[in-house]
Amino acid sequence: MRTLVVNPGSSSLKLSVVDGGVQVASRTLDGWGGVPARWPILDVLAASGPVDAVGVRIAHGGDRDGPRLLDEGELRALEEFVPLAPLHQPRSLALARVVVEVLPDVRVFGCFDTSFHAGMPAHATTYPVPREWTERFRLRRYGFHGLSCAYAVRAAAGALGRDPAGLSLLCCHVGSGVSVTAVLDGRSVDTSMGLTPLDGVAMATRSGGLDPGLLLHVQRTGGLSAGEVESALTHHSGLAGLSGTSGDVRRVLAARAAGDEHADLAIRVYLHRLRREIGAARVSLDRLDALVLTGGVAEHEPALVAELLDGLAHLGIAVAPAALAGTGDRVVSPETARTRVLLVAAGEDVEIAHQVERAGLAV
Ligand SMILES: Nc1ncnc2c1ncn2[C@@H]1O[C@H](COP(=O)(O)OP(=O)(O)O)[C@@H](O)[C@H]1O
Ligand SMILES: CC(=O)OP(=O)(O)O
Ligand SMILES: [Mg+2]
Repeated sequence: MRTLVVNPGSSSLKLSVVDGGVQVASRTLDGWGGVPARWPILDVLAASGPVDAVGVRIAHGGDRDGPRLLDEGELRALEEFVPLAPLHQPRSLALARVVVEVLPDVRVFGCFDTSFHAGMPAHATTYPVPREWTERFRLRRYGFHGLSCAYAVRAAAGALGRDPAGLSLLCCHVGSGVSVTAVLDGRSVDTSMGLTPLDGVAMATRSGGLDPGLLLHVQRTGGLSAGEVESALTHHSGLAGLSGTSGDVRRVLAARAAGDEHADLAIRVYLHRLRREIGAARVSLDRLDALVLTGGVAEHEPALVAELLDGLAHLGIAVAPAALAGTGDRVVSPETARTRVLLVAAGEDVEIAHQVERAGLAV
């Protein structure tokens, strides 16, 4: 079965066609501004030939625990989550509508970042706020990057020769968005993102978790509107806000290498926050078989990965420099290390195709 996969991220649009778990065509628009268009879809289809189904990555699926056929009713229902994922949800829904126009006779499925986390225990999904708020505002921690995590767990299991259901892992997706997920016996039991993909680690342009009192303080003393706060935390915080660059790690690292002190502090904050979330997620696991790193930054910036891992020795984590300098999916910890460390190329497309294939058979 050939599946066209549409994966809009916060900094890129990735299109691919996957057949039997293998990518047969792909196009990536780096620095994509979020404007939906037909041409990249037509372009990848021209390279691949006809497809049997489409899978669109949708960040927020609420409590949907698996893919859904994207008819007009479902697309409308998913608009409910636009305010909770303003950087991602509008792009995904707009692209899904373009795909439906381009391929009117092909079934289009939505596959959700949140689904992998749908079974998290109540103590991990519940916010410590008045219970009345939880019901009135339908508050819960959903978590994101679940498609990437689901793939990374399978890839890690393959690399370690283990059954995924028996693996206890920390899965760090380090791309434009960044998150850490605790995976116990193959299932998500806690994750750093919450009701929205703003929580947790500092990201390219997003703040990550903050003292809620900080938000009250800037609103009160600066007279800022909710929209102004949202824009600052979504587009002008994280690496971008700290360094004054676009937030692309490549640019921040270049600025640091040139002696820029703001870029230096930005990287130190970024790594500290990421290590802090890794440490926090560790408490949800009774043992740690492996730390799995995936996403654009993990894949392409080995020196930064080395810097990150340097601060994690207390978790039994160490790095083998020769392995880190290699390419492809690989174990980068020394043979003797208690905890294995793996680098895995993000496989959201393969995971989406896998889910679509199963959903297609079930429809
Ligand atoms: N050689 C590289 N190619 C692409 N991205 C890179 C490279 N080196 C570092 N990166 C970082 O990876 C980020 C993109 O990660 P990715 O997981 O593709 O993001 P997203 O899916 O959120 O758009 C970029 O913002 C950039 O900082
Ligand atoms: C949820 C999220 O942050 O996704 P991305 O990393 O693609 O921006
Ligand atoms: Mg992504």
